[in-house]
Amino acid sequence: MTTPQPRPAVEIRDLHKSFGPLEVLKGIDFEVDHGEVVCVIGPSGSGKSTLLRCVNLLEEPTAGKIWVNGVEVTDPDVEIDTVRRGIGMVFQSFNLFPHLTVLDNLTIAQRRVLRRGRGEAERIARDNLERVGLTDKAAAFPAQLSGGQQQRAAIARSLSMEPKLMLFDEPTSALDPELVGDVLTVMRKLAEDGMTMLVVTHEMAFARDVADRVVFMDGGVVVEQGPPREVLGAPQHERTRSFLSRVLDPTHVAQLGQPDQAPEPPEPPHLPADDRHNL
Ligand SMILES: Nc1ncnc2c1ncn2[C@@H]1O[C@H](COP(=O)(O)OP(=O)(O)OP(=O)(O)O)[C@@H](O)[C@H]1O
Repeated sequence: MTTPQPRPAVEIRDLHKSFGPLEVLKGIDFEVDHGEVVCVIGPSGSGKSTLLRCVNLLEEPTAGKIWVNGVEVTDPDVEIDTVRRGIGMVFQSFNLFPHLTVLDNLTIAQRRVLRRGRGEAERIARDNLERVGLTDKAAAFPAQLSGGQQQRAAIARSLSMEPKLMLFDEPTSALDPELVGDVLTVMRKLAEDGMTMLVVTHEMAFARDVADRVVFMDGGVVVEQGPPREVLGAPQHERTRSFLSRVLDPTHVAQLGQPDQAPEPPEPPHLPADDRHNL
């Protein structure tokens, strides 16, 4: 007898999504395995955010099916709030409560949704603040943090709910360039810790260095997917090549395809280094 294989962390089958007459997703299929990091790249308007938002039903698919950790979230009988508890989502904007301290931002959902006591919620929150390099910011208010620190606090808030899957929707695109590195370093550490991650990003170096698989979307379909070195370094489709030629300089594209000549990733910045951005 064969043991049944565990279902992937995310399975997306023939997913369609329209907004009125606009068909944004035109039949998407792919999976994310447990512990896998999948980066979704593609031109603006190709449907990347809509795809991500369908995974936790922030958008309701028009057709198709999605399973998260074996539960079909598109089944109308499934209690979506229960499924969402296992999914962390980090957006472009941080959405921290401005009137609460960082610590309280991290404990409020734990206490209200997971019914954790204050002591346990604070312990978990402080562990996660340490994980993102913000131990010393527990008592600060969001306005006293840099954008990068606020995004790291938002990641720590998601992690405090102990999700099995993390969704990132362009988490660095609202940040000043000098703050991007620290957020990517936190995400890289999460990946190394084995977190399952589905990441919509324009950060090609992150996709190259951290993703197990890259999914290239254009016009509401998956044009190609595979290991970063294949999709970014030796794309099979003209649409992928055309996109990459617009977002990467030619030297970079050539290097992506040649492991021996691939540039060393930049030294990750030390996490607390952006304290100079404190207001
Ligand atoms: N709630 C909505 N109502 C109507 N149209 C929408 C809605 N959300 C997204 N769209 C449209 O769907 C298309 C895809 O948007 P989406 O945000 O998914 O693209 P994207 O690939 O993430 O783009 P970007 O890289 O610019 O964020 C766009 O034409 C957008 O205007």
